[in-house]
Amino acid sequence: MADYDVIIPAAGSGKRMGAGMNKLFLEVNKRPLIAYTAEVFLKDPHCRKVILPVQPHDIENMKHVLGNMPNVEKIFFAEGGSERQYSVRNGLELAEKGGVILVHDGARPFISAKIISELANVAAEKGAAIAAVPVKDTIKRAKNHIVTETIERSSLWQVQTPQAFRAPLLKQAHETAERDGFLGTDEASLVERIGHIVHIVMGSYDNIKITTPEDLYFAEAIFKKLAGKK
Ligand SMILES: Nc1ccn([C@@H]2O[C@H](COP(=O)(O)OP(=O)(O)OP(=O)(O)O)[C@@H](O)[C@H]2O)c(=O)n1
Ligand SMILES: C[C@](O)(CO)[C@H](O)COP(=O)(O)O
Repeated sequence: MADYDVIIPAAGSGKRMGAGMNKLFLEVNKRPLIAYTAEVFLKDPHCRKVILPVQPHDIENMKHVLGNMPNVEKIFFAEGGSERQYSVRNGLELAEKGGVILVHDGARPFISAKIISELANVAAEKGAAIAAVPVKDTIKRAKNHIVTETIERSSLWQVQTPQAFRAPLLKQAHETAERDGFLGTDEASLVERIGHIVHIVMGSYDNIKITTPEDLYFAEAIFKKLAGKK
């Protein structure tokens, strides 16, 4: 099993959630979402550093929420950026220069240790690996609410995080994107554009990203399901 650092971008403003606060402080079963996400990595003996890009106005609350977590000495804070990509870039500054780096959304609290382990191992061997699940709905492209294309579903994947990379590759990808003024919605797109193959590891339909209010209902149900398995 490959050792790794994880960057957990936690510096968003939660516009689509509409909570008027960082959605990572919203609670499921009386516990902030970010505590679930961070705990999985803090408990993993193969995880060396847990790097959290956080906005300055959230840092005291984040320290309060995470202050009593196991292995709290693994936690390092970076400054949040105006975009997710810039938050991750700031986190990269604190990561080890060699080895493997995982990037995992703070807004995905139900990640499993099994998927983390598989991603770290594939990235150590192949350089780049991402969690994804097969698309279940039919996906179409449209313009002005008029369908222009139906995309053949069998080759489509709904991409998640963690996304795992050899550290030098991720650093090169971020530096090239910054030089080119490219803004991607995930790290893999930055790695793809510099020509590196990205491997898919099966994720989980439980590994949802808490984005809009209805996701909180799903989160309650997933929490109950996973708690029932312990
Ligand atoms: N400038 C940003 C934007 C997002 N994130 C983090 O990236 C993850 C995925 O982003 P998203 O779900 O889009 O969160 P928000 O940006 O907060 O949501 P919204 O786009 O609705 O404002 C989240 O854990 C979020 O905290 C970040 O660290 N820095
Ligand atoms: C990285 C990601 O979770 C992969 O699906 C997604 O692109 C993040 O998007 P967001 O708009 O920053 O939440």
